[in-house]
Amino acid sequence: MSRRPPAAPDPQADLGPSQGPIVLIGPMAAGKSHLAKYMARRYGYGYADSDSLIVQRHGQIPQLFEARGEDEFRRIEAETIAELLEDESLDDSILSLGGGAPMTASVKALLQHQMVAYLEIDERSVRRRLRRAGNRPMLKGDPVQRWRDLMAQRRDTYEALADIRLDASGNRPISRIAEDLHEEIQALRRQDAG
Ligand SMILES: Nc1ncnc2c1ncn2[C@@H]1O[C@H](COP(=O)(O)OP(=O)(O)O)[C@@H](O)[C@H]1O
Ligand SMILES: O=C(O)C1=C[C@@H](OP(=O)(O)O)[C@@H](O)[C@H](O)C1
Ligand SMILES: [Mg+2]
Repeated sequence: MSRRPPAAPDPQADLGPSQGPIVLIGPMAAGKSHLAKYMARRYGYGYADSDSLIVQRHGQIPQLFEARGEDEFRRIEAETIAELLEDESLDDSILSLGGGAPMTASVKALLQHQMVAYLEIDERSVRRRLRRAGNRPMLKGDPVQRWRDLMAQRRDTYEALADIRLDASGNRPISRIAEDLHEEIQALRRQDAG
């Protein structure tokens, strides 16, 4: 197992033993940010999103790409994620990352020690969402073609890191995806604790 060893079980904790945040990865527009927020509302997990923190500190992502370039965005992104993963107040939280984050070597290495959930979605299901992709500089030009190309580059990494796989295709309601994630987290924690 690549995850860090389990902490001692805490009988008081509804969500099982603490192990750092559960990290959501997957392609752009799969619904990672939406799912992380929903998990907080529906099940009481803590919540964080690396892109939101980047925006708070550095401004909107398209402007950041424009002014400082993708390499600098990736550096800031990796630094932000490392900081979030060290934050003990985010144990039992759901942490949503940007779609490209796991492609940075230092992020990938950190994720090998976390519980990682991969939110999968097919092109057909994501297409409509990509029309409103104006705030995603990586999709500039032909958004659907760009999404397809990036997915081809990233799929193996997503799959290799995943402890949990979640299906968001076919417009599955967020409540169903969230229920799957909650159950999978609990099952993995029982397994780690036992
Ligand atoms: N299960 C879902 N059903 C319908 N719309 C969704 C669902 N998940 C996400 N969305 C919508 O899709 C868009 C992209 O979601 P977002 O959470 O920003 O994706 P990501 O963080 O993976 O890029 C948002 O407008 C969001 O409200
Ligand atoms: O896939 C990518 O390279 C990116 C995904 C975005 O996040 P979402 O996956 O939440 O859209 C955001 O980090 C940035 O626009 C770059
Ligand atoms: Mg997001």
